[in-house]
Amino acid sequence: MTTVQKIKEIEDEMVMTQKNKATSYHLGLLKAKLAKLRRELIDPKASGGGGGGLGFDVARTGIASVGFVGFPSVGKSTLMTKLTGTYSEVAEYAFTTLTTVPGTVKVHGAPIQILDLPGIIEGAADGKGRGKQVIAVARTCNLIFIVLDVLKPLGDKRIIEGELEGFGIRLNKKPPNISVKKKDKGGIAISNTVPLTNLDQDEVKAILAEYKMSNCDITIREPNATPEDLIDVIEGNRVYIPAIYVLNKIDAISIEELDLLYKIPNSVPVSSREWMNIDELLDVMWEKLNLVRVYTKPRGLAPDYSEPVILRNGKSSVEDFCNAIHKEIAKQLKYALVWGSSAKHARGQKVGLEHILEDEDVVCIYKK
Ligand SMILES: Nc1nc2c(ncn2[C@@H]2O[C@H](COP(=O)(O)OP(=O)(O)OP(=O)(O)O)[C@@H](O)[C@H]2O)c(=O)[nH]1
Ligand SMILES: [K+]
Ligand SMILES: [Mg+2]
Repeated sequence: MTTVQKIKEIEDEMVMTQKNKATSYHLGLLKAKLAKLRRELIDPKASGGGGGGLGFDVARTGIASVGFVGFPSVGKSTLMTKLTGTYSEVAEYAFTTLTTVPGTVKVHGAPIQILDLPGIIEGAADGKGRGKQVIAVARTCNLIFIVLDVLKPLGDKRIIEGELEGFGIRLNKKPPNISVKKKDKGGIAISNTVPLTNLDQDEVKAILAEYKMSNCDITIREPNATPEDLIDVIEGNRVYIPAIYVLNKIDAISIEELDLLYKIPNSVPVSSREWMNIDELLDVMWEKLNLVRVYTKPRGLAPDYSEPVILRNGKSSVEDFCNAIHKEIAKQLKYALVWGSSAKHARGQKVGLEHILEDEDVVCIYKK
């Protein structure tokens, strides 16, 4: 039996098994088995070429990258060409784009790399078409645009999400607040800091048994933790990436239909071809990228608002700011004066290297 067939068999069995107290251990085992089989599928050693592949890896430029994922002919290349001004072939037939096509769009002064990708189809993560290489590129992006055709958005959305999830990508989700500490002896200790609604002890035990973990401390700190969350933490190779559902071709539907589409969370309806609602798309994209603009103020002069230094949220200390300008500056720093939302007072605050900057702060560096 191939890995794909084994996966199918387990999925079928899970559908047939109703969850209750008597079956939860068995279901826990099945879920862990499934995760192990999926790992085999995406592991290049086990299946021959899960990586970028020839022509798929492109030089990374800009402060962050956005990958376009979707079925063929939903309008990915039309959007990419219009956003960046870089040509990517557009045509009515499926699989027009055959490899990664990079371009750049500047948003609020930050150069963002856009990666137009070939269309994928159901079964992509299992090795159909170029799906694996496409998803492998998406795995390395800071944001994913899931581009959907408004005429069939929901079915396509579910399939694409399934493909990305099968490849270890978690969309619009935080890493589970679960810790797993392996020990040499002492058996299994499960503790939860909150009551659990989606995970019981039998499931935890079954999953640990399947992974042959007989000595470990498990601490679960969120009420909605699922068996899948625990497996994700044990497997450890998951990536958590924000995503926007770009509902394209709204020029082809009515206003009433458009109102319904707005109910899909994290979605932005647009028409790439007719350039409709692209401003909202750029706003949501900026928000999801979670970048921090810092304006430099030379001593005695006005801040330079035209060329912000762009930092990532979580890496936006004064030290990160200095390093982004020149690697010697942090060593020479006496203090920095900061204005903006991270500063305590409106007249500015004197801070050191460890101070965390926020979006649109103004910084003046004083050297020793
Ligand atoms: N009505 C309408 N048609 C669009 C829109 N955007 C793209 N199209 C059309 O959809 C078709 C496919 O567009 P592409 O940009 O090639 O789609 P793609 O997703 O890059 O396709 P592949 O590279 O084959 O995966 C073309 O005929 C486009 O003109 C839109 O906003 N509205
Ligand atoms: K096409
Ligand atoms: Mg294309």
